[in-house]
Amino acid sequence: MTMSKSMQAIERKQKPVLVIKLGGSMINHLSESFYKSFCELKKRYQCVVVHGGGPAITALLEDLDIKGEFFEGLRKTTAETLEVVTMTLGGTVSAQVTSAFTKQGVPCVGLKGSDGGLLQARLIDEEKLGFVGEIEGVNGGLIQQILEKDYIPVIAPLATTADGQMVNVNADVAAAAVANALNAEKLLFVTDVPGIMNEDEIIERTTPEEIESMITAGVIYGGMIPKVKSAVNALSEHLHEVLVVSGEQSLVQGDVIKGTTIHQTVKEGVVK
Ligand SMILES: Nc1ncnc2c1ncn2[C@@H]1O[C@H](COP(=O)(O)OP(=O)(O)O)[C@@H](O)[C@H]1O
Ligand SMILES: CC(=O)N[C@@H](CCC(=O)OP(=O)(O)O)C(=O)O
Repeated sequence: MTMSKSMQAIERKQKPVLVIKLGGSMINHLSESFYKSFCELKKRYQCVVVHGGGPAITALLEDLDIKGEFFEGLRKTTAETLEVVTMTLGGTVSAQVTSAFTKQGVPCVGLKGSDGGLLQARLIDEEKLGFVGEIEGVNGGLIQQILEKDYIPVIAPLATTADGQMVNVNADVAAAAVANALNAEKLLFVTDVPGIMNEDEIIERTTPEEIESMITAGVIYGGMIPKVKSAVNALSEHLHEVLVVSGEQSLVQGDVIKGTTIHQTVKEGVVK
C-alpha cells in the first residue's frame, strides 16, 4: 500500500535530524559500505550533509603558487585565497559530493552557506585570519524546506556577514552550528580515521574534560582539534552525542554507529 503525501510528511517530521560532516580528507574515498549505511540511516533520520574540502583548496592554492597559512586549524583567507576557497567549496567539491550521492540514488541539493542567508557569520579576527567567519545565525527554515521535499541538503561552509561579505568557515564549525540550529539528535564527523585514537587504540567513548586533557597532552592534534572543539561546543540538551567515524567503512554495525562517541559528562546523575 502506498502512503499518502500527508502521512509521508508526518512520518518525516517524526524522524530526528542527523547532521553528517564529510571531511575533505574522505570525500573522494568514501566506500560503497559508507553509502549503503548512509541509506540505512536515511530511513531513521532526516539527514543533512555539510562538507569540507581543505585538501582540494590546498592543492589548488599550490597549483596557483599562492602561499597558505593556518592558525589553530583555520586557514588565513586573503581576498585571493577566498576566491580559490569559493570556487573549490562552492564549485568543484560541492558538485563532486552531490554527483556521488546522486549516483547512489540519493536525491540531494547542493547549497553554499552563502545562499539564502543559510549561514550568517561575523569575521573572527580580520587582521590575523582575513575573511574567516564564525557562525552567528543559521537559516534552519531553508534547510527544513529542502528536507520537506525529500532532498538531502548538501551544504558548503561558505557564509556571509551582515554587510554581505563572503567568508570562509571551517566545515566542522559549520556542521556544529547547523546541528544546533536544527536541534539535531546526532552529529557525525566522517573522516579518514576510525575515531579518536590514543596511539593505536580507538577511544570508544570520551567526555569534554578528557578531550581537553588529550589536547594538552598532544594525543589530539592538527585537524582533529577543530573537530573535537566543535563537537564539545555542539553538545546540548538536544544533542547528547557527537561521533567521529571513518568514511572508509560502514557507519553502522547493527543499529549502532561505529567510531568514537563524545558525550556529556555525567556527574551524580546530572548531565552537565
Ligand atoms: N587523536 C587522534 N586520533 C585520530 N586522528 C587524529 C588524532 N589527532 C590528530 N589526528 C589527525 O586528524 C586527522 C583528521 O582531521 P582532518 O585531516 O582535518 O580531516 P577532515 O578533512 O576529515 O576534517 C587524522 O587524519 C589525523 O591525522
Ligand atoms: C576557515 C577554514 O579553515 N576553512 C576551511 C574550510 C574547508 C574545511 O574545513 O575542510 P575540511 O573539513 O576538509 O578540513 C579551509 O579553508 O580549509
